Amino acid sequence: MSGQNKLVVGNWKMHGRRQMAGALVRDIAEGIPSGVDAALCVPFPYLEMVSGLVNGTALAVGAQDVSDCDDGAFTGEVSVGMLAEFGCRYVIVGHSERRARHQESSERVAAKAAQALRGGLVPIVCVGEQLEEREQGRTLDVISAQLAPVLALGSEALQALVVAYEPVWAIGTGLSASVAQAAEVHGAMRAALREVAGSSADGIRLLYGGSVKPETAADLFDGENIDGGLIGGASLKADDFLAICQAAI
Ligand SMILES: O=C[C@H](O)COP(=O)(O)O
Repeated sequence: MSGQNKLVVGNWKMHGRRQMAGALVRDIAEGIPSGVDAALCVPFPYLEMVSGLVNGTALAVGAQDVSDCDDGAFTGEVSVGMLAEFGCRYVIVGHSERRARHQESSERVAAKAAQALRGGLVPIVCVGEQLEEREQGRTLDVISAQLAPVLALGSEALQALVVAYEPVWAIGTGLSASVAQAAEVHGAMRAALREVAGSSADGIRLLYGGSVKPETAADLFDGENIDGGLIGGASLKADDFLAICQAAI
């Protein structure tokens, strides 16, 4: 990858209450070391508070989903314009929890990524295989199929987004992919991105997510084509998240 900072993004998922969220953001914002790009993707109701708290710090704010539609009659959805108003820089799209619970197809995920880009946000596009798919030797095929509609967005779009590889069997299980397993998938993703974006694909940040902890982060981040991490559980503890940020330098 080019010499840019690694990117470490916390995904709080549906955790927290207002008071806890405020304290956690303050602790993390105060401790972010230089030499890493860091962000927290928080639940929608906390975006305004968190944006205010990180203002003037090195910590960026993101959301966990966005509608693929412009403003309109879409009950329960949140538009990219709304996220931008609340200071979001990043938005996660296609997290496996949404693919599974909300039947989000890869085409819908790519449409969300495109919408995020139109609104000036950086989409973090998640892909990842189920355990059964890995055991059947289908990992790279699954990732390739999930990425295909995103690749179709074209070179310019690809250079403005982030991809996160999150093996579903490693999410919240304490069972991380090995560095070799992650690097194999990241290498395949880089090759696919190069086919569309040429050498510019080397600047597209590829994150690994799935039970990243302070103890495992440094080894993972040393892996080839691993440009940072998407952190779930460990982003709910300031010390752990900051240690992971430190490991990314
Ligand atoms: O978005 C984050 C991932 O789902 C990883 O979650 P985890 O670190 O709790 O395994």
